[in-house]
Amino acid sequence: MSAKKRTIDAFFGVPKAKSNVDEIVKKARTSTTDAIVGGEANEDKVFGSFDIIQYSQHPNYPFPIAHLPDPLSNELPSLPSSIGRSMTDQPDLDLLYFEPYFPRSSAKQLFEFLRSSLPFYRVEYDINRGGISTHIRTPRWTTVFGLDETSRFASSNDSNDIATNDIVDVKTGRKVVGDRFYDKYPPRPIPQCLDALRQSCEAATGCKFNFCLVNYYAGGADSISYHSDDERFLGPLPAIASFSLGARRDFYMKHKPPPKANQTPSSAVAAEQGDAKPLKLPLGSGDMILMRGTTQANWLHSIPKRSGKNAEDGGRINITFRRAMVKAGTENYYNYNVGTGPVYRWDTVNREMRKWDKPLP
Ligand SMILES: O=C(O)CCC(=O)C(=O)O
Ligand SMILES: [Fe+2]
Repeated sequence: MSAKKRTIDAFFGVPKAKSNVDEIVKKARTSTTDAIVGGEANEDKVFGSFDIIQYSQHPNYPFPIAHLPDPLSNELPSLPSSIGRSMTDQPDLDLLYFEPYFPRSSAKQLFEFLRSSLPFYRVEYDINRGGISTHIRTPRWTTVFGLDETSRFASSNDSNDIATNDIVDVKTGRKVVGDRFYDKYPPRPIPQCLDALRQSCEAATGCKFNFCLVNYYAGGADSISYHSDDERFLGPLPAIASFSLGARRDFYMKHKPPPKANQTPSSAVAAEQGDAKPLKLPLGSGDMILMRGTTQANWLHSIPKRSGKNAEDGGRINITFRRAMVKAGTENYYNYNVGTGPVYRWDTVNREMRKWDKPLP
């Protein structure tokens, strides 16, 4: 096993200690990834030297989340590894396609690292349409981190009456208390491993992001149906950066039925006449697609299910960075991507998501 591989393997676990944010934890270097069972280092397999691993910690995380392994962090300054290709050849479409953003080998490592380091959820909820209630089971694993533009997580620079984990109003600098939008789903800061990627993405696109949504498609049966990310809380003309890691999956896009607000009269006519052709982008590991401008207002996108020989693909992670402008956005994202059900964590031995039971104090 190469030194580089061993360093990444050493991240497949969590520390037993749980206290301050970004606590430095000494973790035994183990001989193989499998030596770490269910997130606990198996200390029987220690053979000597120690890696210093840092973790992002927060009371609203179900467990500490490892920082990005050094070999991946060291690559960030050289990203994106290709120039973004602009795709604006269809009515209302404005895409910037990095093919890839991450070199394929590091994309695979990032996929493995994130799958085993992040908490995931299988969210269920009810929708009510026309008086009929339907129970929805989200057909993929999800998780989310971030806080809308009106607030921020406290820092050590804040005044003494503000605790490290409080949420602070951006305008007044005062602690946000008893806000109905934050009470049901306590927001979580973007952990270092995803925040490093956010920063790279902001530098590459010139956009600002405060939310990170993660989807894990375990196989072909997992999917996302046609939708657009055009919620009002994202403001007009939202930019959404979308990373693909792991298995290749088709990303379908089609123009919304005309006419709609934000369409120019000529583009509405063009769409009606069938000038806007559906797109199929076979997103590969490491690719990033930025959807911006009038795209969300006018186009729908989806990842359809795959069956037959394409169903077992080893899994795919999608990361989107977005910018929510108001508190309602925060509540919406936690409601649909974390919810109130159990938390799951990837089991590196059994190679499946397992319910995560909070260790006893
Ligand atoms: O997995 C993908 O590429 C798309 C995900 C997506 O559209 C979303 O989370 O809104
Ligand atoms: Fe989307």
